[in-house]
Amino acid sequence: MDIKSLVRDISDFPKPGILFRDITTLLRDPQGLRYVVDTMTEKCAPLQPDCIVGMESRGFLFGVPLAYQLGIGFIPVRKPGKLPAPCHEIEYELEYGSDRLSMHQDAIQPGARVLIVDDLIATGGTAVATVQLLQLAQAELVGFCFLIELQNLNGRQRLPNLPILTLIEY
Ligand SMILES: Nc1ncnc2c1ncn2[C@@H]1O[C@H](COP(=O)(O)O)[C@@H](O)[C@H]1O
Ligand SMILES: O=P(O)(O)OP(=O)(O)O
Repeated sequence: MDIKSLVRDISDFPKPGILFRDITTLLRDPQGLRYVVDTMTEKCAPLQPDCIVGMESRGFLFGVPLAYQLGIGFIPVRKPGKLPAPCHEIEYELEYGSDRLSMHQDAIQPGARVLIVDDLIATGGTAVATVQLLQLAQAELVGFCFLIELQNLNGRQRLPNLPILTLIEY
C-alpha cells in the first residue's frame, strides 16, 4: 500500500523553512491507518518488548494501538507539567525549537524491555531524550519504531545501536 501518498506536506509550518509532514491525512484514511498499525505490529513483535513508550502527542497515536495489538502496556512521555506523579525530566532539542520531556518515575519496572515509538524522527533529539529518560528508569531499551524518517537529518546516527524500524522515508 502506498502510505506515503497519504502523508500531506505543508511548507513553512510551524516555522518558515520547515516542511511539515502532516499525518492527519493518513490517520483519517481507514485502510491507511489499519495498514500502518498492522505493519508496525509485524515489524515490532520480534523485538518482544514488555511495554511501549511513546512521546507526546503524535507518538501516542501509534504507540497505543501498537501496544494493544502486541498485548502489552503503553507509557506516555509528556511535556512538563502534564503528568501528576513524580517524574524524571530531560531537556531536548527539536528540528524547530527546544523543550523538556518527562515520564513518571514509577512507570517502568527496572529491567523491563522497552520499545520507543513516535510518528517521526527528524534530528533525533526527541528520541535521544527519551533514551535518557529510560536510562534514569533503568529500563532495557530493545529498539525504536517511527512511522516516518527524515533521512537527511541523520537522526538515527544519534541513537544507540539497536533496531530502528521505519515505514516511510524521505
Ligand atoms: N518536519 C516535521 N514534520 C512533522 N513533524 C515533525 C517534523 N520535524 C519534527 N517533527 C516532530 O518532532 C519530533 C521529532 O523531531 P526530532 O528532531 O527527531 O526530535 C517528532 O515527534 C515529530 O512529531
Ligand atoms: O505535535 P506534537 O504534540 O507531537 O509535538 P512535537 O511537534 O513536539 O513532536
